[in-house]
Amino acid sequence: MRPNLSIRGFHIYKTALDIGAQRQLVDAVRDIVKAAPLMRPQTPSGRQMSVRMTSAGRVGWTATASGYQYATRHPSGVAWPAIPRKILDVWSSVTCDAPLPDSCLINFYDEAARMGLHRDHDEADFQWPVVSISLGDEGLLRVGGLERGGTTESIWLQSGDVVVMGGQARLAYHGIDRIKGGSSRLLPNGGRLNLTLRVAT
Ligand SMILES: O=C(O)CCC(=O)C(=O)O
Ligand SMILES: [Fe+2]
Repeated sequence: MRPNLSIRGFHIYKTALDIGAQRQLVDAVRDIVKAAPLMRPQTPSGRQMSVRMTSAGRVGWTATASGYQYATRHPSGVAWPAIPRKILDVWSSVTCDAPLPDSCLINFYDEAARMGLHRDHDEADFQWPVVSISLGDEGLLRVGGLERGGTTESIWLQSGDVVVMGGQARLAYHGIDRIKGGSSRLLPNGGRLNLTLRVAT
């Protein structure tokens, strides 16, 4: 597969996943969430995130009072479920020579949720990309550069879009400013799911 759009080194595969594939991924996420329920993490500064999260894989990204880290267990004590094959297949379709990811972060945004500008820098080796899959309602992705406070550009991500953040863009600032409620019928109760795959450890 080849990206059909690139902004600032973020390679976007518009509608890489057809509706059937999107539905299969939602089913896979349902199974993960049954075993490892979504939660709203508290940031080290004490604020509650508006995005609800859980993970699959050997390790899952967690935010606690002591900082951000990859942990081998959900806060409930259960191990994270394995990353389903269908999700790994998406990674393989847009990466080459990369090892399989050991972490899949699942973000759920309701209409009011957003994610502030940040860089993904908790992983051990930045040579491997981050691959993001969008499902459900549209989300407005803002991308910047390597420094906080630089100029940014925004693009709406739709259900089935896959974004690869690699190379120069691997450590670039990005965030989700807005969710367009009611823009997709994939999730019966609305909202946006985003899956990010990473080689974390
Ligand atoms: O929801 C998105 O599209 C981006 C998520 C993200 O940046 C992250 O989980 O680090
Ligand atoms: Fe991120």
